Amino acid sequence: MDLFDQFTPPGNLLPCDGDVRYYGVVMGHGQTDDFFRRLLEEIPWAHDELVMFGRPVVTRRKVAWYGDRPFAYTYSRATKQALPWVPVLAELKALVEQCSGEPYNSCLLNLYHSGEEAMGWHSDDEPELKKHGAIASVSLGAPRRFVFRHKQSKDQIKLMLEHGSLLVMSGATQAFWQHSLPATKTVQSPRINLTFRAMVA
Ligand SMILES: O=C(O)CCC(=O)C(=O)O
Ligand SMILES: [Fe+2]
Repeated sequence: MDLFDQFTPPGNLLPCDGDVRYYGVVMGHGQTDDFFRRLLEEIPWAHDELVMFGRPVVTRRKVAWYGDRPFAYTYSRATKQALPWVPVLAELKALVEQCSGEPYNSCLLNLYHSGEEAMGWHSDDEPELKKHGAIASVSLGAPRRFVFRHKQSKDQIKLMLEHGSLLVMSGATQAFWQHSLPATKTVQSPRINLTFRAMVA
């Protein structure tokens, strides 16, 4: 295998209206387990609070929010301030910036304890995010299915997010497509997802 193969961007998974590239596993075997363990141990994981159908809900999955500056995270009911980068996140940020060729200034982390914890249909189109900015999604731990659904045609694109993998969404993706992480009874082990994002400065 050519040493530079891993830096050749893979093809666009979407047939129209956006750009999604799955790079597969972007780190060495020992590195994947090491990142997973460090994130489990070093991140101050906390349950998320959001408003669903007008009622406050505490999610079973846990989250954390980091950034270059104390950006406000408005996804949740209680506004959280981004924490300053720690070494494990700075290393992952450098890796995904190198692979995707895009800069990021913040990161949302999600910890799913088992396949029963999931994330419903949504687009990451908050006004605080740079318009058409790239979002780099790193997955560690249990492999899980991930689905894109076109807002008008309802076309679906499904893929598996593997341990140590990188997925990059950019261009008009968030305007035209939603995505979700479906629940599954067949996964009992935890998974960590990191989405590196570009907030408007
Ligand atoms: O866990 C995932 O793979 C997706 C997370 C996600 O869509 C998000 O944090 O916005
Ligand atoms: Fe998302």
